[in-house]
Amino acid sequence: MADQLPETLGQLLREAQARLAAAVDDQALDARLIVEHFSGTTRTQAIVDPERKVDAGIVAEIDAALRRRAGGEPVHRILGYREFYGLRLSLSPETLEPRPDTETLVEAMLPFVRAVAVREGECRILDLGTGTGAIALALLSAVPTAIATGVDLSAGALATAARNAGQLGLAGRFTVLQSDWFEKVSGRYHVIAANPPYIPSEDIGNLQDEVRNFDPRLALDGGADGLNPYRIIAAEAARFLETEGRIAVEIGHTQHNEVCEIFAAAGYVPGGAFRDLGGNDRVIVFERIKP
Ligand SMILES: C[S@@+](CC[C@H](N)C(=O)[O-])C[C@H]1O[C@@H](n2cnc3c(N)ncnc32)[C@H](O)[C@@H]1O
Repeated sequence: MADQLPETLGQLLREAQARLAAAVDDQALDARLIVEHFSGTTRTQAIVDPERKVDAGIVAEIDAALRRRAGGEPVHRILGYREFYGLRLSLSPETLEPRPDTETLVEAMLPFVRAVAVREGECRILDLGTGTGAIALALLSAVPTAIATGVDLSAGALATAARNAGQLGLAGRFTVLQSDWFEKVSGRYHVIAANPPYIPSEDIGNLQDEVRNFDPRLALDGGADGLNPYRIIAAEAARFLETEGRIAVEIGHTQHNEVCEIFAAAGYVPGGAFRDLGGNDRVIVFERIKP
């Protein structure tokens, strides 16, 4: 491995990839993300203009970023953002990195959100444990008459969610609320969505280093059996849900039956279950049992 990185784009990309080869599974992708981000170049420029000169200062930034990546820091933490449902979302130490699996929840709820918005002129969404605002902002970006409240216990996460809403031009339809689940929530919503922490406490130590060391514990730890947040949401949602409303929750891939039982005991039936791209159970949508 050369100590000094080259200063032409094509060679820089090749050397960046070589530096990550021993430490990272998809070194080509991560090298490209890092080089493009810090140099402000595109994939096309690297192909048509590989001799393009990159400033020494930028090469130094790329060097530092590659060292962090080789040391195990997730690439999106280094870049400071991650794409979710086509939206660029800023990250902070207090936010979970939004994952592609969670786009399943957005896809699952979108037809309902659209239908309510057409019928009622608006659709009110409550996103419990909003983190970066990922779920709420994705739904708002797709449905221009939807409005959303993003709830989180973490003030830092809410500041990031609000910043994301501003950067995406969605701040006028997105409100943040610091609350322990429903504690400070008021009003009624057509959709209550949640990707709550659902890892059993004792399994946190076995997670991949990139998750355990960089996603906040508050975003991961679902209590002894991982199901505590579902119990709270199922028990308290009724006061905040419109009569014909829906609750959509992301789940761990082994939790389908337990989560259905928790919601059944609170008066809900599953209206749909959805798998992620890997074929795992990932999202359940509940509606109230009709009297
Ligand atoms: C798994 S993360 C999901 C973040 C985001 N919704 C997403 O899908 O990328 C869970 C979120 O719940 C929040 N959270 C944890 N406990 C909470 C509580 N008691 N009340 C409100 N939010 C909580 C965490 O801070 C975190 O942002």
